[in-house]
Amino acid sequence: MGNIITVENLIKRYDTYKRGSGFKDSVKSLFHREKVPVMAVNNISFSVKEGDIIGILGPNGAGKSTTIKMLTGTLYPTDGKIEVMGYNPTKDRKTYVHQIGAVFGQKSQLIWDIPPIDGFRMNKAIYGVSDQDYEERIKVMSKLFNVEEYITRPTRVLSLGERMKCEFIMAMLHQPKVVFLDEPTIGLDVIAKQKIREFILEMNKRGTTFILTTHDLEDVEQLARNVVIINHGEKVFDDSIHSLRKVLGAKKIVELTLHSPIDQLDMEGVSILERKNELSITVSVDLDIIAINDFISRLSALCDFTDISIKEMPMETIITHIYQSKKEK
Ligand SMILES: Nc1ncnc2c1ncn2[C@@H]1O[C@H](COP(=O)(O)OP(=O)(O)OP(=O)(O)O)[C@@H](O)[C@H]1O
Repeated sequence: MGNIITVENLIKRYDTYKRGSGFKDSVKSLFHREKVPVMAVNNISFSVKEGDIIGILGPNGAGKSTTIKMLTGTLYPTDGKIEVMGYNPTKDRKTYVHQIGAVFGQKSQLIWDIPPIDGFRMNKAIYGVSDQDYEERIKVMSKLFNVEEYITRPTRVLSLGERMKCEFIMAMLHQPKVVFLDEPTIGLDVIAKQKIREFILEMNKRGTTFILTTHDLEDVEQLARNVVIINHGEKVFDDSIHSLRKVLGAKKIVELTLHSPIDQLDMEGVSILERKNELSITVSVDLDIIAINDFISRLSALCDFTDISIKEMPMETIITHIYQSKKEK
């Protein structure tokens, strides 16, 4: 299938102004302010195929939200070209917004004091969805999410997970072909995250293309087929999830609280990354060498621990790995 999104040499520069710290400098900066440009997005190009799910990953401040805002037409690029389904998001904004959907984890589309169902009806009218389509879509989506029970309660009494499910329905009632998600699972518990992911996969099967930004590597692993990683506004990786796995290997990070201090962990595929203090250590476990249950049983034989948590590799470590693999090439 062809490209549904093309981004070429995209740039966003924010001009910020330096403020003086002391009284004298503050007064001075009233008359002469020193401009400090921030290159939030610095010459990024990528494309998205119709029917794909693409993950945009990066650490805090990398430029993910800025990119999504430009793609949804809410922010003007400083330079470069964006084309989504043949539209220029900022120039064609009026028609364009009717063709896309957006869910921003930190920003609600629902109205606090009224029930989600009223919001859905409002969007039905705004987007001109027929009665028949509306009934059918509500039926399909509320079945996927099990929301019937609470869509008639005021939004303010809903839990974050319940609200996010309603945000998705709200954003997708007009059946957009392309949906942008900015941190869609932020703050949710494991079960709610899983429900949201299942919903995204199901809607993707039915033909929706998704672009999602996230900090959560698990979101990407479970959803995305292709990944763009940005760091300091620049693209550092653009390939399939399969290639990303090859670069990273299958590593997990394990945080341990020990009963008594240990010098080393003598296990192949396991290395100590950090010692916070003599009783809490962080280790990396290479799952290609040792399975996680083998690791845990051998660890129990080697030492006593009072707590264990298994985590994904942090974004910063992933980026270091990517830079290293580029150098090795
Ligand atoms: N309105 C603004 N004015 C000035 N600088 C900004 C503005 N918005 C964002 N920035 C800066 O641009 C950079 C990219 O920000 P952006 O919000 O796109 O990052 P992000 O990858 O979404 O980060 P996070 O994961 O923390 O949300 C950051 O350095 C940020 O401080």
